[in-house]
Amino acid sequence: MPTPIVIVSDALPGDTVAPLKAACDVRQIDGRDRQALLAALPEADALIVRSGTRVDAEVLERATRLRVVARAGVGLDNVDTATARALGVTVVNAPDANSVSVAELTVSLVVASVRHLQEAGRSLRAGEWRRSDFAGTELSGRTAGIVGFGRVGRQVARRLAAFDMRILVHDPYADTLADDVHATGLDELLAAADVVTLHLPRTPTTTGLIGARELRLMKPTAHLVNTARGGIVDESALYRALCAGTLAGAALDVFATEPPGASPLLDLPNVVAVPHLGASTAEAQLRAGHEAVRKVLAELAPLLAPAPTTV
Ligand SMILES: NC(=O)c1ccc[n+]([C@@H]2O[C@H](COP(=O)([O-])OP(=O)(O)OC[C@H]3O[C@@H](n4cnc5c(N)ncnc54)[C@H](O)[C@@H]3O)[C@@H](O)[C@H]2O)c1
Ligand SMILES: O=C(O)CC[C@@H](O)C(=O)O
Repeated sequence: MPTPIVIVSDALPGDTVAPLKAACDVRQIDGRDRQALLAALPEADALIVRSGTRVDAEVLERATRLRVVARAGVGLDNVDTATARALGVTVVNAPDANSVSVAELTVSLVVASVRHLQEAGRSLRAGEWRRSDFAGTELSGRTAGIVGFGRVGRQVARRLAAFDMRILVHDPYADTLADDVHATGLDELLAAADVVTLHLPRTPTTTGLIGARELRLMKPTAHLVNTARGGIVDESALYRALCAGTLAGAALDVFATEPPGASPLLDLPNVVAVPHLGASTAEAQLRAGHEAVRKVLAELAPLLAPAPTTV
C-alpha cells in the first residue's frame, strides 16, 4: 500500500506533526507560494492549513487524490467548502482549540483601546512623556456589545463581566444565552454599547455587516474591536469614522486583506492593530495541530498500513 502524502502548508508546532510523520509522507511547503502549492497538490491525499493558505476551487480541482482538508483552527473562510463537498473532499477544523486564546486577546485589545496603550507606548519609545494625552476610560459600569455569541463570544462575555461591564449580545442563531447577558437587535446593541466586539464568521451575509450606517449608530465615545475576520467591517467606513471622531477607537486583529499592507488604518493613533494573533498562543496551536492531525489520520485510516502487532 503506498504511503499517503500529506501536505502541510502553514506552520504547525513540530510535536503535533510527529504522529503524522510516523504514518505518512509529510511534505511541508509555504501555502502563500501559490505555485508551490499547486505543484504539490496532485499527489496529496491530505492538506493541512491554517489561515495562510487559500484553498479555492483551483486548488481543490488540482488535488485529484485529495480526501481531506484540515484547518488547524476555526475559520473556514479560506476554504471553498462548497467545491470541496462537490468533489467529495472532507473538510475538518478544530472548533474549540483557540477560543480561550482569542477571548484573552480580545479583552487585551479592549483594554488597549480604551487606555490608548499602543499609541502611548509608541510615544514613550519616541522619547515623549505625554501623560495627559493618554487619559482613558474605565470599563466598570459600562456596556459591552458582543456580536456573535458562539465559543469565543461566550468566553469574552465572562471575561468582560469580570470587569463589571453590562453585557449585550446579538446573535440571531444562538439558542441559549448566559444568565447575565441581554439579547438585543444589532442596531440597539450598536447604539447602546461603549465597546462593540465581533465574534461571528465571515460569510457572504456578514461581509460588510458593520458599514457606514452601523458605525453612525455607535456612540462617538465607543470603541470597536474585531478579532473575528476582516471584511466583516467596512475598513473605508471605519477609517472615515475614526478620522471624523464619530467613533473613539478601534482595535483590530484581522484585516480584509492579510497582510494589510499600507492600510491607512495603521497610521491612525486611535487604532490598536496586531497581525492576526488571536490563535497565536502555544496552547491554542498545540490543541489545533493535534486535533487537525488526529482528524486527518482518521480520514486516511483506509490508506494506512496496519500498525505492526507485538507478541
Ligand atoms: N483572530 C483569530 O485568530 C481567530 C481565531 C478563532 C476564530 N476566529 C474567528 O472568530 C469567529 C468566531 O469563532 P467562534 O469559535 O466563536 O465560532 P462559533 O461558530 O462558535 O460562533 C460564531 C457565532 O456567530 C453567530 N453568528 C453567525 N452569523 C451572525 C450574524 N449575522 N450576527 C450575529 N451572530 C452571528 C453564530 O450563530 C455563532 O453563535 C470565527 O468564525 C473566526 O472567523 C478568529
Ligand atoms: O491560523 C491562525 O493562526 C489563525 C486562526 C484563526 O483565525 C482561526 O480561525 O482559527
